[in-house]
Amino acid sequence: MRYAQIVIGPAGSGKSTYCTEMQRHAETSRRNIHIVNLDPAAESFEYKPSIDIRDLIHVDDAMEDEEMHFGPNGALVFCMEFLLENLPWLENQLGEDDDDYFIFDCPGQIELYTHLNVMKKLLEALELWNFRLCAVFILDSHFMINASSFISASMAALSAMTTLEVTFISILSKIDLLSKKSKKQLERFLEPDVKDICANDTAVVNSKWNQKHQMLTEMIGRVLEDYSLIKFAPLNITDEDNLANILFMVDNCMQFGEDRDIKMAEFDAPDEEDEDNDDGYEEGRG
Ligand SMILES: Nc1nc2c(ncn2[C@@H]2O[C@H](COP(=O)(O)OP(=O)(O)OP(=O)(O)O)[C@@H](O)[C@H]2O)c(=O)[nH]1
Ligand SMILES: [Mg+2]
Repeated sequence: MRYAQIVIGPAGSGKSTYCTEMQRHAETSRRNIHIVNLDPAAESFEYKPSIDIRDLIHVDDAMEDEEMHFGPNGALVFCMEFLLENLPWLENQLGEDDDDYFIFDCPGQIELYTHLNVMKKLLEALELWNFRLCAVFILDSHFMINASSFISASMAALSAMTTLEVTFISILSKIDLLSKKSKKQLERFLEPDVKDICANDTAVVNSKWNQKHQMLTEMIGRVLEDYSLIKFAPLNITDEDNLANILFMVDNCMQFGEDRDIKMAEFDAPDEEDEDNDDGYEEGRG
């Protein structure tokens, strides 16, 4: 079995930073996490990827093609489809070592996760190659400023969750950048009570459109709430305990380490009592 976090979310939400910090944090407990850069348009990031889609195709290759004339977004989708057509390349790059742990740093084009099927197909391939997966949806915590943007961001997360059909964790990033006041407000969004959020929404008070549609925002919010679909975990990259908690949560979702415990249990020397009575039952049973 192998393990992979699939880090997705809107542009600039902090995906690559999450990957860098997770890898660094894991190293402090001597855990080796490989990062795969899946963004063909990436210009720079702080980690050193073990695998880089840009070795296969770069977004400029697609944009500069004289026949295709792609703009940046079309070119990016083209690159992801090109990757799908060249899955043996990725399979080969990933090797086949048991217990390997990867983090995939994905592009920020939200349509890849909400309605196109490119990512879904990629995840299916990974599952076929014996990967256990957890999608990590990163959302900038500055979305918390008002109810309507929080709810539309939650809808995007929900859409990705239903499209990708793998275990899913949503994270609010850049907590270290929030003011004291915003940090206080954060709690409202971690265990959201939609009615309360909407009632205190300054954007609703200030905009005619929002006043008119407040009821709709509230109803959509209530659906999300009723089905416990909006649960976000806060991420503060300056807090090692926080990083440890998030890694623990994601590991749990993938049952990382559980198989290893089973393997170790198999190698435990049997008790003497058990040797005498090796039918697997305690005395007096059966
Ligand atoms: N202080 C702080 N800055 C952050 C954090 N996460 C991201 N940033 C900054 O936000 C900007 C965007 O972060 P990235 O990690 O590149 O975001 P991304 O989601 O990978 O962006 P794309 O790949 O372009 O979609 C960078 O300038 C980061 O340094 C965070 O948790 N704290
Ligand atoms: Mg990035």
